[in-house]
Amino acid sequence: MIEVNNLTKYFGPFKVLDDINISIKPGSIYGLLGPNGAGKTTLIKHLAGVYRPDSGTVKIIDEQVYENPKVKSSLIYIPDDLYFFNQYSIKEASKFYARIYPNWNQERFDSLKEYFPLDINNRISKLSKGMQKQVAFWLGICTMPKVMILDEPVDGLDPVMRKKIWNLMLQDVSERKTTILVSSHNLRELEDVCCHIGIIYDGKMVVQRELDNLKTNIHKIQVAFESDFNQLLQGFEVLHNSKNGSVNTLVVRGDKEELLNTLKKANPLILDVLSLTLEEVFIYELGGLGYEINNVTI
Ligand SMILES: Nc1ncnc2c1ncn2[C@@H]1O[C@H](COP(=O)(O)OP(=O)(O)OP(=O)(O)O)[C@@H](O)[C@H]1O
Repeated sequence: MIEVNNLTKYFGPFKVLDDINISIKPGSIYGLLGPNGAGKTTLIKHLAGVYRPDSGTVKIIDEQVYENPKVKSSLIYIPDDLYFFNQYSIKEASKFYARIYPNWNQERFDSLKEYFPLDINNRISKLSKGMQKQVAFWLGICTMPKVMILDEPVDGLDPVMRKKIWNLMLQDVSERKTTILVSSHNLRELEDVCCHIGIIYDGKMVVQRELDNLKTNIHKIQVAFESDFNQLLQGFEVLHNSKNGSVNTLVVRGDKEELLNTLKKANPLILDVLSLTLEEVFIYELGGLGYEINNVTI
């Protein structure tokens, strides 16, 4: 459904995207992560057809996106910085969308009036940032998109509205096989909804895996030994090792069984495997690439 092959982009002499490859199947949600300035928005703007690739291809439903109105009519792009025609009310904007998008669903728009606590006669420019985001989703979802490209989608929404909007999108993913690519710094939220995760760093795609697999190579373990045990960890890539009283918290990359067997041989007083959050995986994957994580504690 979404295919990016060898995408490279320069801004002047600066290579902002470097040989990016992504493949996303219909009916899945792909989470795009990365530190500030990594290139997420630039990548997203290629997917939305805003930027032309310098080299490589960006295809949605087997067609190049750039300058392709047919593809653009089946996708919705909700950027971080929303833009609406200033004078439009919600009702006028819905009429505009109905003219532009061939699959506009008026019935859905009308039924969602109950869902969004907004007066459709209000001018969009007079609404708060969070209310404008609600309008963007309301209108967007009524175009019955095959693909949704979302840049920090729920930023500025209150927790109840965030949940409501995710519910709407998840319903479309399961019932209509809508494909979603979402970029967010809210890893807790992405963890609940994404099946695939890509981490972009310095313009390069450095990690790209199923969410479950992402966690299988890094392990968080609490251990306590009577004597020093650090020599046991030789041969393992220790990403973090902190001590609180007699208990050490380790984050180690490598084979889980091999690591546990090695530690067990030295008769630990405590040996617990803790589950890692997506946030921790993100921090330690990037730490391995030289991103400054020294001040981050777990
Ligand atoms: N129009 C532009 N002209 C020149 N440089 C740009 C332009 N847009 C972005 N950049 C640069 O490209 C790099 C990537 O920016 P981008 O906005 O894609 O990052 P991001 O991952 O979305 O960051 P954030 O998480 O902070 O939103 C940054 O170094 C940025 O300064």
